[in-house]
This record gives sequence, C-alpha cells and structure tokens, in this order.
Amino acid sequence: MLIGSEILTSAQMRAIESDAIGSGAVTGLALMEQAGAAAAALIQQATPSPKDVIVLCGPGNNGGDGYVVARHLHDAGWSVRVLGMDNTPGADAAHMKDMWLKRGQIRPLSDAQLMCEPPANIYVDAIFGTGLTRKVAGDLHRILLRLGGRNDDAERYSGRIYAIDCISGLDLDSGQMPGWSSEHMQHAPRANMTVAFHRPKPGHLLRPGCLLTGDLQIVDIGLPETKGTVSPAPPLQAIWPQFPFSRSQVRPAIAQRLAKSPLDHKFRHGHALVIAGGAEHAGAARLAARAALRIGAGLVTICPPSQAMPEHNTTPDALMRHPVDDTQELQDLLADPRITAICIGPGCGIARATALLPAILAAGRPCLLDADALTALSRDRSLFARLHEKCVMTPHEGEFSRLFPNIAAKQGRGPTDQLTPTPSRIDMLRMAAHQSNAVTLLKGPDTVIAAPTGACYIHTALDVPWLATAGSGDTLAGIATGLLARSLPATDAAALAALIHASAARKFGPGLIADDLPEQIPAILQMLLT
Ligand SMILES: NC(=O)C1=CN([C@@H]2O[C@H](COP(=O)(O)OP(=O)(O)OC[C@H]3O[C@@H](n4cnc5c(N)ncnc54)[C@H](O)[C@@H]3O)[C@@H](O)[C@H]2O)[C@@H](O)CC1
Ligand SMILES: [K+]
Repeated sequence: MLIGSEILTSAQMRAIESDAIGSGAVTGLALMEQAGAAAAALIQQATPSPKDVIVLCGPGNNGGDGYVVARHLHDAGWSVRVLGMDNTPGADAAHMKDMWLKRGQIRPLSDAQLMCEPPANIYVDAIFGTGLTRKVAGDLHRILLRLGGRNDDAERYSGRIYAIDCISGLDLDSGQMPGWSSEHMQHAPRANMTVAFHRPKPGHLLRPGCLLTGDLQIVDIGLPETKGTVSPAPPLQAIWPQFPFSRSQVRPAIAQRLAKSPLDHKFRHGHALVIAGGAEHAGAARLAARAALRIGAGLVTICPPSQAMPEHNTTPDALMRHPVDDTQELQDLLADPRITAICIGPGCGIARATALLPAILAAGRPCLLDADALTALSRDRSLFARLHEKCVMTPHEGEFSRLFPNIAAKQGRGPTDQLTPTPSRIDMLRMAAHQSNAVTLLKGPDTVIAAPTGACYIHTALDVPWLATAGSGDTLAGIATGLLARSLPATDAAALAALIHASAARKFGPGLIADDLPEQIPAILQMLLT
C-alpha cells in the first residue's frame, strides 16, 4: 500500500509516551521541551512582524507546551503575554510554568482578560490537547467562541491562531467538537496552523476537525519509531495536503506493478470492462473508461446496450466498444479470463445495473461499483449479499446512507456533551466494509476508505474544492477500475485512486472540469514512478 502517515488515537499516543518514559528512553520533560520548542520554531517561521503573541495555557500538559512556546518566543525577542490557569499542573507542566515565571507574569485565563488585552499579532491555543475528557464549558468555552469571532471581532483573531496539538475542544479521535451546537460551530476557532506531535490523530483529518486544523505540521519530539507496532488493531493511515508525498511513499510491489517494461504486452496490464447505459448518460461511462486507460490499463472496453452504440462512436480511439444487451452477452464476454476488472454504475441506469450485477458479482472478478450500481445494491439486498472482497464501492454520503441505513442511523444519536458521541467516519467505514465484505470508499473532502480486514485510510483533500464537479466521481471510479485491472489489490486500488484523483485536481487548479482529470494522470504517474 501507499505508505501515508500512520495515525494514532489519543490512547495509543498516551501509551507510546508512557512506554517511552517508563523504559527510560526519554523523560516527559524532554518531550514537552521538544514539543514546545518545535512549535515555537514553526510559529516564528510562519509569522511576519510584529512579533507579538498571547499564549493561552490550559491546566494540563498542553498548557505545559504553551509555557515552553512562550519561553522560546520570549528568548527569541518576541513580546509575549501569557494567560494561564491558577492550578498546580503535573510535574512537567509545573516545571515549565516555573521556567516561564522567571521571564514574565501569568494573567488569568478568562474571557474578560482576553477581551481587555490589547490585540496581538498571534494567539497560541495551548488550552487542551489529547487530554480532553468532556465538553468545554463556561468561561473556557466563551474564550474559544471569542477566538472564533463570535464577538464581532473576527478580524482580530482570524488567520492569527496557532494551535498546539489541536484546536482546544476538538476530540482528536472523532474529529468532532463535543457539546458544540451547529450555531456554536460557526464560531469554532480555526487555526492557521496546528503543530501536532509524532503522528497525526484522526480528528486532525476528519470533518469538522480538519476544517479547524489549518496547515497540519507533525513534528518529531524524540519518541521511538512505532510504525506498525502500536497495537494489534488494523492499520490506520492518512494522506493530507501538506503530507510530503513522493515516490518513496509507494510500496515497491505497487510501484513495480504500475511500471511498464519494454517486454510487456498490453494484457499484462489488464483489460477493464466499463458497463455503459442508455444514450443520454453516455458521458459518465466514457469518463470512467478514459481514466482507466490513462492510469495504464492495457485495454479498456466500453459496453453499452446496442441501441446506444452510436453515442460511443467517438474519442478516445484507444477505447474498444462492445455491445452488451443482456446477461448472456455479458457472461460470454466474461468467459475471457483476460478481463481483469469491471466497472459498473456511472451512467448505467438502475434497471440495467440490477439486471447485470448478478453475473458481474458471480464472476468473482475485481469490480468497481459506483452510482446506479450502488442504488441497485441498496434496493436489492440479495445483490448486496453477493459482494466480495475484490469489490470496491465508492458511495457519496447519500448513497452510503441508503446502502448502510443501520450504520448511518447511528450518526447524530447520543449525548452530545461526551467524547465521541457518535461513531466517527472511521468507525462507520470499518463497520460498512465488514458488513458488505467489500472495500468501501466514502467520498468527500475527507475521503475514508476501509477494507473488510479493518485496514483504514483517510485521504483529506480540503485544498481542492473544485474537485466537486460533475463527472468527478465517474473519473475516480475509472482510475480505481484501471488500477484493479492492473491487478492492484482492492484496498490499494481504492486508496491510490483517491490520491491520484485529488493530485490531478491539485495539479490542474480551479476551473477544472472532469474531462481535465484524466489528462493530469501522466504527470502524476511520472512523479510516482521515476
Ligand atoms: N504526555 C507527554 O509526555 C506529552 C504531552 N504533550 C502535550 O500534552 C497534551 C496532553 O496533556 P494532558 O494529558 O495533560 O491533557 P490536556 O493538557 O489536553 O488537558 C488535560 C487537563 O484538562 C482537564 N480537562 C479535560 N477536559 C476538560 C474540559 N472539557 N474542561 C475543563 N477541563 C478539562 C483534565 O482534567 C486535565 O486537567 C498533548 O496534547 C500535548 O500537547 C506534549 O508535551 C508531548 C509530551
Ligand atoms: K490546543
């Protein structure tokens, strides 16, 4: 698979820290010093003059990091004001607080105090991090709303907030702000940058957390390398816009499959069938077919009903065309073992998808199910029961709710003032993949992909809003189909397709239409393979 970044839950992160401290490899104080120093360095790099900062320090170790940030910025010549709590924190944070008190004073961490402070150029949110245990209430909640601009002074804070580990109040496991009503969420503080430690947490990458996180910077604080050894739980990996993606992130076995050798013939890279539907929706299937060709499938055949064949008598010339009117004709085609993947859904029509899906699923080949095929599956549970682990489903949220009504119904339930009040998108996708026995990719700015094994990938691409355009999903389906045809395992095909799809949009920029996406693929392949 792609080697994105490993993601850790808050509990896993705490366990790694306490193991490292318990083994004597590192001290809590050294970790805190590294964390604060790294955050201060990134804040300095990102900040133009004047170098004037208010650091908001909470009661625990996140606050401890804040006191380290304050000290480093002070020692670098910044004007630093600290608002902190009148409590005795744990030993490490208490030490850092004392070190700060040798340099400056601590004013009360209260909304009234923040309100009467003269404006600063930068605000550092070091109130709560991974230790959040309940919703933030009372005066601290008012502070957060003020930072989010609820008091008609948005310009005072906008673009000036730097979060230590996360925006305070964010549940780093679910990406939710427990206890925040939708009215309050409009005034949730948004970080310009979040400096987080060792590994990202799910909440940095899932909505709404990813919308509050800003640029996500992950810094090394001297904890031992943990990749793949954290827990027996299935792996959770992520890619996000600032992630330095390069060829080195593609596992050699995958890179080898994607590369083409001079001795290869076209069938070595697979033959994909794209089932098309009636004439009026021909474009969707052709977009998918074009993307499958661009990603390097050896052959791609589009299969409309015979009456729609004339609609497909157009470019790309590389695309083969073969009519399929009924199950028998499809079965005849599938008798060719060189057909290595099937795409059904884009522009197919629900009735046609319902009619052809039994033969497609019975063939046991890798297949990509999107759009009308997903509607057919949600309407006919006997079809749903025939999904298998070589299937990839690519629903958007509405399709997901129809496919998995029992899972979708768990959303929005439960008390909102406790942590993780509803299943996170990770939990939901893992349940969906387990229930369907198919790789499931839930499309969105925070796409989540889960395999029946429990392996899960988050692909956050908030920076390419222009990807939400007609035909974009058809292209994603085509890229994944091409990768399946090229014999990538279903989970890898889905995760790599999400990456290539977002990279194509990033490369093209605003003004993108879906037709542009396949045309960006050659340069992306070049980047991945050379
Ligand atoms: N443990 C370590 O060795 C390290 C921790 N680091 C920092 O420490 C943070 C975690 O520290 P902590 O575990 O102390 O947790 P926090 O500093 O996030 O907060 C914990 C404190 O807040 C209280 N609290 C939790 N939710 C509250 C709420 N809603 N309202 C009011 N009080 C609430 C808790 O009772 C506790 O006193 C990380 O996010 C990171 O910033 C870093 O310094 C790196 C090293
Ligand atoms: K924070």
